[in-house]
Amino acid sequence: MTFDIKICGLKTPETLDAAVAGGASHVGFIFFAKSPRNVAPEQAGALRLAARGKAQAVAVTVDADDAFLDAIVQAMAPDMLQLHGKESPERVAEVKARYGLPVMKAFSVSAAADFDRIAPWRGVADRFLFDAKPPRGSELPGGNGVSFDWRLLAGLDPSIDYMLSGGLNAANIGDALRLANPPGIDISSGVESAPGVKDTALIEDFFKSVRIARGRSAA
Ligand SMILES: O=C(O)c1ccccc1N[C@@H]1O[C@H](COP(=O)(O)O)[C@@H](O)[C@H]1O
Repeated sequence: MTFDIKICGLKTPETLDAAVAGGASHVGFIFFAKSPRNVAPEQAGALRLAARGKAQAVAVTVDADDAFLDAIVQAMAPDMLQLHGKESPERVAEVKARYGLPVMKAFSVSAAADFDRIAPWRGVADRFLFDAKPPRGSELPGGNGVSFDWRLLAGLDPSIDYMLSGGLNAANIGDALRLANPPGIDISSGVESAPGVKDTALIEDFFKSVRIARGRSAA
């Protein structure tokens, strides 16, 4: 079974290279003006070239309209769309049909009952992303560096394909993998030296911790 690692919120060639070199299966670009990780579609288009054939490029949007999605898809040709807002099942289906791309739908989680909410999106979204609920007052629906109780995932229907995100870092990824055993993980602020500033050394540390946790050599 494959295990996916997404490094999200990339803005520079150096950090994108570090993500790919470390073994990222996915690299994410944020298209949300309020985020310190926000990039222009053309900027992401230039950056993602270095990942072509090595990692899937994911465009992360929040309740984006067709005009904005058109601009993103045209400028960067993403491999996947991550919808991180309040997109309905109908909107997810519409986006999938319009672009012919797989869609990962994000949900925030704080209790086991939150997993019941995904039922209408099953069979529509290709994959789910489970993130923590944003802290009160945050303007960001994701990228807040907060975690939820990973033990909640242990009882999830194993046929649900998802990535675990929210507050992951080199220090806690071992516990997260042990408790949740997810098919994929997604990290952003945990590999940053300041909001929106990715750090190549932190990216390398993260991959090292993942390898150790998964029982592989840290070298
Ligand atoms: O990162 C952002 O700024 C962001 C903005 C809008 C929607 C989603 C965003 N990020 C997503 O949230 C996860 C978790 O972030 P973190 O590791 O807790 O900082 C991130 O990987 C993105 O998929």
